[in-house]
Amino acid sequence: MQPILSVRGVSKTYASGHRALKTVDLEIAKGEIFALLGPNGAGKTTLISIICGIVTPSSGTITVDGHDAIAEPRAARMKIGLVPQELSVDMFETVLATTRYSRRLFGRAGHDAYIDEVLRDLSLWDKRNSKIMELSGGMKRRVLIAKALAHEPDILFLDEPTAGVDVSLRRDMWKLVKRLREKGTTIILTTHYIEEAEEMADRVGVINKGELLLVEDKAALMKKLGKREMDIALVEPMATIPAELDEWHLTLTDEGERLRYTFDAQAERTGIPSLLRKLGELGIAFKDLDTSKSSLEDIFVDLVERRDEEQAA
Ligand SMILES: Nc1ncnc2c1ncn2[C@@H]1O[C@H](COP(=O)(O)OP(=O)(O)OP(=O)(O)O)[C@@H](O)[C@H]1O
Repeated sequence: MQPILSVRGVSKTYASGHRALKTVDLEIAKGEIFALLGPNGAGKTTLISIICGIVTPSSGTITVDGHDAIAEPRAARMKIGLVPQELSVDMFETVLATTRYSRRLFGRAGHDAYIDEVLRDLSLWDKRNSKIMELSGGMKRRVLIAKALAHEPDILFLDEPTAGVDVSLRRDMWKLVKRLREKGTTIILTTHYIEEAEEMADRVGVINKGELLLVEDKAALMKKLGKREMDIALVEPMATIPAELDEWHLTLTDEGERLRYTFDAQAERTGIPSLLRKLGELGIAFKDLDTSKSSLEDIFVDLVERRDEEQAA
C-alpha cells in the first residue's frame, strides 16, 4: 500500500491533563474511503485536528503525501481539505464568494473554472449567488464541503458529515462522497453511525477512549457479519459440553443454561439439523432456540466492552 497519510506514534494529552489519544498508528492509502468510528469523546476530532495542524500532538509524527506535518505545516496542510462539524461560515456571504475566499486563503490563484466545477459537482451551482443564510441545512453542509475542496486538496476530512441530518439528506451525502472518491479524492470521515461506516467505507477504524482498537477492511468485517449465532436454552443446566458435540465448537453461556452455536449463514450446510439430531440422541432436552445475526454494531460493542473490562481488571 502506498500511503498518502501516515500517522506514527501520535498521542495527545491536553493541558487539563486529559489523555485524549493514546499511541495511534494509522496509514491511509491513496484513493480510499476510511471511516473512523467511535462514540462521543473517543478522540476522533482530536486525531483529525492533529493531522490538520490545528492541535499539536504530545508525541509522534504525521506525514502527508511526503510532507512532515510539523516540520512543513503549510505544505502538509495544502494537501488537506477539512469539513468541520460546526457550521463556520459567514452567513451574509454568497456561496460563490465564500468558496473563492477559501481558495485564496491557501494562496491559490483565481482559477474560477475549478470552483465552478466544484459547485456544479455539489449541486450548488444554481445557488451560487444566494446568501448562505438563505440555504437549507443540507445545502449549508455542501458549502462547507465546497470550501474544503476549494484549494484542490488530495485528502478530504469529513468530521461527522451527517450528524443531525435526516435520512434522505444522509443518503445524498453518501452519494456525494462516493462521487468525490471517483474523482480521485482520498476521504477520511468520522462517524458515530455504524450504518454510515458500513455504507461508505473501504476500511473502518474503531476508536474508543483514545485508542484505535481495530482497523480492518470492510469486506473482512462484512464476513464477520455473515456469522450467526444460535442459542439453545437447555431444560437441565450443563457443567461441560460432551465430547460427542466437539465438531460444532459450542460454548456454554448463562452458567450452563444455554449452548451457543456460531455458524456461517451463507454456507450451504449450517450444521443445525445434524446438531439438533445429535442433541436428541444424547438425550439433551431444550426448551427454546433463538438465532441472531452479529452485526458491526455487536462487534463494536463487544470490542469496546472487552477493552473496558481489560482496563478495569
Ligand atoms: N481542548 C481540550 N482540552 C481538554 N480536553 C479536551 C479538549 N478537546 C477535547 N478534549 C477531550 O478529549 C476527549 C476527546 O475529544 P474529541 O473531541 O477528540 O472526541 P470525539 O471522538 O471527536 O467526540 P465527538 O464524537 O463527541 O465529537 C474528550 O474527553 C474531550 O472532552
